[in-house]
Amino acid sequence: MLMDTPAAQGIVDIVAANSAAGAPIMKSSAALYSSQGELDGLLVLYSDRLEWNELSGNSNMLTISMDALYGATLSPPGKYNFRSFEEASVTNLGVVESTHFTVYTIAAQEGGKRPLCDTWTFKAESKEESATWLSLLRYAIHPAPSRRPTNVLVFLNPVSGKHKSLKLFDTVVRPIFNIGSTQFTLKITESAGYASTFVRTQDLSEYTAVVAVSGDGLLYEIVNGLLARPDWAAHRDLPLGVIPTGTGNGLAKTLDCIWPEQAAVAIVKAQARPLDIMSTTLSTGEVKYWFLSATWAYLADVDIESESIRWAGAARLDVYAVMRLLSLRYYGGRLHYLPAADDEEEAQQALGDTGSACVNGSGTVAGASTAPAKSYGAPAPDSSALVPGDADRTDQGTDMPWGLPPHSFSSPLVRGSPEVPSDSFVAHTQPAVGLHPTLTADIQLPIREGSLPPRWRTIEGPFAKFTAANASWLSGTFLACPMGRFSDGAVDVVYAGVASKWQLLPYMVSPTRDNYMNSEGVKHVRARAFILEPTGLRTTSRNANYLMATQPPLSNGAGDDKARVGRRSQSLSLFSSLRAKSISRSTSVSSVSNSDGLQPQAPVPVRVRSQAYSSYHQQTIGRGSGLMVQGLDATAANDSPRAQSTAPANGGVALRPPSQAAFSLRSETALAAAVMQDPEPSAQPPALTKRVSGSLAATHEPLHEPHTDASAQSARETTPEDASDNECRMVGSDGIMVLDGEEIELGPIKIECLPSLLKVICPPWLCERRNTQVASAAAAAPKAPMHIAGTLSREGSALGFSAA
Ligand SMILES: Nc1ncnc2c1ncn2[C@@H]1O[C@H](COP(=O)(O)OP(=O)(O)OP(=O)(O)O)[C@@H](O)[C@H]1O
Repeated sequence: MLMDTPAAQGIVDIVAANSAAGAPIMKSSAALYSSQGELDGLLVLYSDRLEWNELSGNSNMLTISMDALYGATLSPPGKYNFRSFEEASVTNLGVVESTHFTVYTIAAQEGGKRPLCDTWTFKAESKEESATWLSLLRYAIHPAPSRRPTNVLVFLNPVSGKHKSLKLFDTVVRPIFNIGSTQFTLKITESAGYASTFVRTQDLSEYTAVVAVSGDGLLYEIVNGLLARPDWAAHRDLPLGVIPTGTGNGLAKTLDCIWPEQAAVAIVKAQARPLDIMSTTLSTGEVKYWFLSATWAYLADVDIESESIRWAGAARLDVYAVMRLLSLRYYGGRLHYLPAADDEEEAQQALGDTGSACVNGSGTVAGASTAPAKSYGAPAPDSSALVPGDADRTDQGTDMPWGLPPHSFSSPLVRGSPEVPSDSFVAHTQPAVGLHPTLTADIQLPIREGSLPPRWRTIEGPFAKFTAANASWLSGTFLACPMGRFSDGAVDVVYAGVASKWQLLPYMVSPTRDNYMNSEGVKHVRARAFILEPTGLRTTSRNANYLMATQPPLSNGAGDDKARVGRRSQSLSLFSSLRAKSISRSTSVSSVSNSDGLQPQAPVPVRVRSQAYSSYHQQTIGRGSGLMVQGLDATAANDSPRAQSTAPANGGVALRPPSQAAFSLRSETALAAAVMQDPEPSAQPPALTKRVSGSLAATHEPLHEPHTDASAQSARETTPEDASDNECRMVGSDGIMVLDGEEIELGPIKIECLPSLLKVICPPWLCERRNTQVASAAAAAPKAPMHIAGTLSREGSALGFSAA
């Protein structure tokens, strides 16, 4: 019984008329094929679901939500019991007329297990009816032609994750694309940078989406390539997608698409959402864009160090997370941020005024008694439930430091552009939106006292862990920022200050729940923009308070000399304070000059530990850094191309560091040390060809303070364990920050959120959840069913489907 036919009325009219009224769009008798044979029943299509009920009164029924339905094909009579959707696609594609048709579904499983991809074959009363069903079902999947992703540009990284991308693409993605009539152009990346170069230089007008079959790293490459185009603005509506085959897959997890088949269905269904992009200005002036996270300190260390066991897959992160927690490090630094609208309100309440303020790492506002820093202790909502993205864009008032940065003519510095309709897959030919200044353009680095615009806040380090996140998950098992939302116009910074390892444990090792937000030492701020200024000092956990106490003050802007002196004395006092504890391990006294000249100026002796280290970072200082080492023993001299054999009079080691930073050399057997000497804030840090870390300990002792009996006595009281835990090191440059997988040498950086700059492909169930959340907030309509529900006798036994 056919209610109506497209031929008579037109599919669009039927759907429009009936779906508005909540009435069936089409209803006809149709037999369902199962292992029991042909079950006569009634098939009904509604705007949000397909229902089948057995006529015999056996109460077998099937409900398929539209979200779960991703394809429909005709199928040859007699063939219904496909072993897989892949086999069904091969068998059915190309059938031009038949009384039989097959629908393809995906259903979530409990416990995050691999989703069920299934096929359901029906027999209509005639070939015409079958053809009508096919047209209507396909229309239901893609209500408007513009939503059909006609030509998807797919980049596949064959070496991502466990190198199974190609196999996954052929066995899972390709069949789903074929069933869903999604055409694609496949590009297998030949090397790192291939995709970036392609999207930066090639004509993309024929493509309706760009998809990475990879981890997050390849998509990061694509984003940066796309935004480097002179005509980037014309491509803002080109939706980006990811099919997760990498190690981390943080964006896919955040999008509730952690399985490749889910992601492939999302692309077939072609629903896209706005995606905030974070613009990051490095101290070199270079600009990078990221969409997932910027990590520093603990997490960056884990990411980098675990590269050595990449073969372990995602478990490598867990292993190193534990190792790094056991030998926890703190990094000196300062975070300046412009609160997002909702954060700002609470910050104002805590401060009681409207000026900028300073919050230290232990959570107190400097100069404001003991008012607690902003902390999101309450459990965060479901990470996959999105909130509308424009909440933070309503108040970008006149107190922002506007100004045109040098790169504004080639970069997507756009703020506050309206959200493009979420489901639009129209050709990306909109005119370029106007270029706007960045939020942080007028803020010069390093920050001087009083130079921050109003409403900016400052948090003093040290930091054990630092994550700036746009998305909530950084990998499939790593909930790095529960409140991360990819289209809320803000960046969430979650960091760990000084606390015990035990207190930090839930936050540090494989956090999959948001309970760690209650942990002591874990703090969260939401920002529209922030500036991170690392001091370049790193220490182990017992010395964390030294870092806090000796954080160099903000420059007052009166003159660099004063600032330099301040920084120097702070640095020296740091080393002096450490001396008493670690002196027992010192075996020689060295001298450090404070310039590149041959004659030491105001030499500063340092104590050098000669203990051998077996750190995993076997990296030496970059060549050409300007470091001079004199009087090293033969082993140590091997570390430096510029080592000289003349021993200083005191028989120790003389280091001649570059003017701004000082470094430690290390080798298998020996030694080196350095101390910050006469830092020059305006100078660029020396170029390093490699990261310098894991270096030997150094302590400082002013020349006029000879090694006294008292200091020797205090040294003797220090145990070897204390000594190994009392290292305070300079980190090459200022350490490493990881932007969506890319490592950058960290100096002062500025990061700001560019709301809704691009679009990302979401699965329909995520969009549904978003809509549902919005609706329920307004006490609106109840939830629509999301996945297959009901029971069906299949394969000889009753198979249950639980509704999600
Ligand atoms: N053919 C290739 N050979 C080598 N590297 C490639 C190739 N194609 C892409 N890359 C690079 O590999 C890096 C990692 O890619 P991807 O994110 O896909 O994998 P992954 O296993 O998740 O890696 P990670 O965990 O390091 O992020 C990216 O930076 C990308 O530029």
